[in-house]
Amino acid sequence: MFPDANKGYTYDDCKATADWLLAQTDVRPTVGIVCGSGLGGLADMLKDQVIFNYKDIPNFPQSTVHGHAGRLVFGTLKGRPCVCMQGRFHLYEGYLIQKIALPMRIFKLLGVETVLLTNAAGGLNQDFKVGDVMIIKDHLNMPGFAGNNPLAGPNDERFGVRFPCMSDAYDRELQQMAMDIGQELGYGDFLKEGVYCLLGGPSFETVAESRMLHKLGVDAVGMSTVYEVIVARHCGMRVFALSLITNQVVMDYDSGEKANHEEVLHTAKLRAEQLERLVSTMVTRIEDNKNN
Ligand SMILES: O=P(O)(O)O[C@@H]1C[C@H](O)[C@@H](CO)O1
Ligand SMILES: Nc1nc2[nH]cnc2c(=O)[nH]1
Repeated sequence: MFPDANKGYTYDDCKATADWLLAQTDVRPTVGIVCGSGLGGLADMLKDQVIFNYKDIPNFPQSTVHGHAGRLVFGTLKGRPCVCMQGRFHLYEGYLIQKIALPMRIFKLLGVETVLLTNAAGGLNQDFKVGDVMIIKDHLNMPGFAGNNPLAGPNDERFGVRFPCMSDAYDRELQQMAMDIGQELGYGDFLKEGVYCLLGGPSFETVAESRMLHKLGVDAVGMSTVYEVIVARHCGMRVFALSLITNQVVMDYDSGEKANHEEVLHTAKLRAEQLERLVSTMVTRIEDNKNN
């Protein structure tokens, strides 16, 4: 089921794509944003948009999932240059593992320094409620335990080292910044932090799987983000990620709940505006801190 780990995209492939994009827009983004399921509205906040459909971008994969529009949007957020992926790629769509995270290398070659990722996830932490926003402090790369890592295959030192450190994957300063902004915006009641676990999907978890993940200390489970984080950190970008808890993971055989994508999109719609405000405030503060 897993793609050939040896077939990657070369530095020159990524550079060609980045140069192709840069030739068609004057925006020089320093922040890159990835929108999770149903959270693509973030891109609509950008001003002076230059929009590329993924199908028109050389080497770019296509979005196949409802709630992922498949557009790369350049623009400014309160004057700060950004690029935003309105739709991401998942292992279950059948993509080469390297292709899922390829946009991170293109971000890097566009000049992006900080990546902000969002996703929809199922809550395992019993203190979490549907609609909570979890700042990701760490992850479990479950497919990685079986060797499925986007950095498998030849390493190009122009991107990063062969054995990158991941104990500092999620930037602590950005986590604190998100907490502070969340408090200022009055989001304290639903802002949490925790550990995200990547599974391959597309099937949701069985009760036994959910119980196992809970015992392992996982707070939220999903089907994305981790590969992007690994590749972004490998090439030296700062990373912040958050999960919107769109549903409670079922851990009880007597529960009548059934995980489904419609509920995921529904919860995303309810919280989208607040998430957009949180992320856009982070963008301005990141840029302002750089200049002070
Ligand atoms: O791209 P994300 O991680 O937000 O999408 C989640 C995981 C699956 O793609 C889908 C399940 O509803 O939402
Ligand atoms: N694996 C997984 N991914 C999700 N994405 C949104 N909700 C869920 C969930 O419950 N499980």
